[in-house]
Amino acid sequence: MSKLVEINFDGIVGPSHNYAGLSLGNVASAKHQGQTSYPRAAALQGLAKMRGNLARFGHQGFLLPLPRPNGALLEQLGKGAENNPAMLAAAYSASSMWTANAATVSPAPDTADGRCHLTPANLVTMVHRAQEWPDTKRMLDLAFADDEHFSVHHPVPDTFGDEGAANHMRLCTDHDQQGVEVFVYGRSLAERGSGKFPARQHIEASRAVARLHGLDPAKTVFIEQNPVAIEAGAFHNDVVAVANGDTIFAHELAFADRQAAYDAIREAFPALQVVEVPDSAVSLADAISSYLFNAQLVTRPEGGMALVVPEECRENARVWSYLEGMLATNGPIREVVPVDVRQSMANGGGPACLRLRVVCDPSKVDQRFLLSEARADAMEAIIAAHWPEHIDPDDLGQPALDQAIRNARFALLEVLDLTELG
Ligand SMILES: NCCC[C@H](NC(=O)CCC(=O)O)C(=O)O
Repeated sequence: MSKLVEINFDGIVGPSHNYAGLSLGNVASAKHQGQTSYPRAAALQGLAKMRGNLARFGHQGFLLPLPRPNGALLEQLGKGAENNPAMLAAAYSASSMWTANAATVSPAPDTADGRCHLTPANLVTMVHRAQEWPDTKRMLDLAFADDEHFSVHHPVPDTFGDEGAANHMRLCTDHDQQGVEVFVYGRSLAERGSGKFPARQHIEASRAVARLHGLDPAKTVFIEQNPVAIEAGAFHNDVVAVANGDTIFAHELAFADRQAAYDAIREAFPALQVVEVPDSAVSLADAISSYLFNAQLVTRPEGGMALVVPEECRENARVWSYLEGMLATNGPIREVVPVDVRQSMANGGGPACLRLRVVCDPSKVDQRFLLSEARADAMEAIIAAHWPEHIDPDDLGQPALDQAIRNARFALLEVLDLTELG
């Protein structure tokens, strides 16, 4: 029996969750700018997803909200920065909930020293995300402190944008076996002078992470994301593709040169199965509004894979009818499980954005970061009692809200016995 299992570490939605439209190129973030957010409902939705996955798949971890508002960021931006709504909102951002961007993870069987390697993402493209990594690293250092089994790196130099696991896929036949790691980088139309949106993942960053993790070059593939997908709003690869086991589930327009991409992956991983969704069945626009590919593709204990998709997929007739047809084909994906993460979705974060996958032996992880029913109950009580019910963008900066947000986070740290992160 394999000792290594996949643990999904979901980001708990922080008490400062708000809609500030901070992410250029993220269509949902722009669309919901200025709306009222519901942090308590958001965190409870995330917790319900975690509970469901724990019951179904057996292992679940979590990462905590980072300290907000971040006064150090406002200080760095100079006195008066708080009068600029975007800068103020950046200091309040709860964006660390999207832990797919916390780090890139290479499990032990893939690495030269046989340890599981994690490199926090520098997230330099957006100021509200670039502030995350020091606190994220502090948490990863704690959760994966056992340095016989884990190695937590520094981020790559910030000249090169790195957005973590959202642009990384691992293929394997079994978690205990060496896998093939696929890094997807972007070169935007904007860089070429004809587009609006930035490419957030640079190939130099992907290559650096692969070197830092000691990956075997014969088992590592670098693929260019389709600039057309970036321009349509796929700001990370996980908006148009997801992998699990021997399978990639992807949109036809996910990669710059699809045939070359699949050929390169097949050369390193001959057993590859591709479930490709044609643009004629689900357009890029439908894929991006429903977040069909921002799904958790998970191997079920009983065999076959489940696709955990946002509820929004059920509301899009073309997407839902594609999924029904796919299930009828008896391919690798046997089940579709819709989950309600609408509060996160409105900022462009679906079920897959909310989790960081770490393949490891769960007994080597700091147990305080692993979910149990009892811990879920304790968290739920804290969220219900302390998370603000709603936040309007105009509320940001009010001393009472500041205090409520700080107290809420601290109450959670206390109940989880993690006050050293305070
Ligand atoms: N992986 C999903 C990430 C979503 C995230 N959204 C945001 O940061 C929106 C924040 C705001 O607009 O308030 C992003 O674009 O990086």
